[in-house]
Amino acid sequence: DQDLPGVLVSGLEGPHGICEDHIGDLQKHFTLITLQEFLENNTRFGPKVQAVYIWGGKPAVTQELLQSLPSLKIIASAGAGLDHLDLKLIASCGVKVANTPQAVSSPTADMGMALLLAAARRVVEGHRLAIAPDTENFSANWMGQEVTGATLGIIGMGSIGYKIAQRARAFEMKILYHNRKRRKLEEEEAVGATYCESLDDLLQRSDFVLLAVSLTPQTQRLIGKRELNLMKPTAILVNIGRGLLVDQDALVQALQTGVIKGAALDVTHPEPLPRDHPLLKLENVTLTPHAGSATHQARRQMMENLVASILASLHGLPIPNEVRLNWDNSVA
Ligand SMILES: O=C(O)C(=O)CO
Repeated sequence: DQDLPGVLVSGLEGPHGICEDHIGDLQKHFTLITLQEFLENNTRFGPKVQAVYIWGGKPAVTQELLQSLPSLKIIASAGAGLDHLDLKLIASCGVKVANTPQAVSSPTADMGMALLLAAARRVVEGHRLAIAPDTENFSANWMGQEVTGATLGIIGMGSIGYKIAQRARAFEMKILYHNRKRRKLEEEEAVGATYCESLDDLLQRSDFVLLAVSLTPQTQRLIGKRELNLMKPTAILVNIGRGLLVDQDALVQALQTGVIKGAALDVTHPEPLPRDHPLLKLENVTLTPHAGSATHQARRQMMENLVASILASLHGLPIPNEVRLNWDNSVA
């Protein structure tokens, strides 16, 4: 229907496509214009685009793209992370931004716990052992780290970090956290979490260090050689945030030389890793393919939230999940 508002999407199929099941739903509300169609004829399609629908960080919103979309009102970005968007540039064009933090927080927290448990109890190695035809050394001397009662250091106590603390509490873990802002006392007490103003202190005391912090210029390479050296040699690093939070070369070295015990990573840099990357060869690494929000329920919820945000912006209504900037361009 040509009268439906035009929404730019990166593609309808292939690796950059949005979830196939959702295309039909989106087409009930919008005329979907793919990046390819737009690039082939931007004078025809540019003025029709009122919203950009970002899935998996794509399409990239550059100054050039913004300039060729004169009717653009909103950028609706799937997920919680906003590191792929230049929020200041977008705001300077009078364009709004919305994301989907509620839809992803529980499944991403679940993934954090899944990775923590998998790495601690060597689930992936165990699977290989269990299916191996050679049963001679079946499970002999094959041990992991105890989770119950261990100390978990959560870096980034936003909604995902907090949900991880709620889950970890059920495992009787001692919970430390480091965050830009301290949480309210009653929120700390509800999950039994102790604030560590010093990141070094958290790193030294934790058996598991879990990254649930947004990627910003301040958090890029937050965990480097120095920080890894502060961690216990028995500690496991879990990253469900962004690959660039960690100096990956330093991590590889720490894992190869026993500076830390292991790592479980839902995110890397780049994604996917090149086939010959050393992280792919280490026994003490557990990887998942940036799948924090990869549940049927979450993906549907994300799409529904984005549709609601786009429709609200086009109708001049308050925008659900609008991302607001502080005076210093940090996210409010
Ligand atoms: O919510 C996000 O930012 C994600 O990365 C989803 O997996």
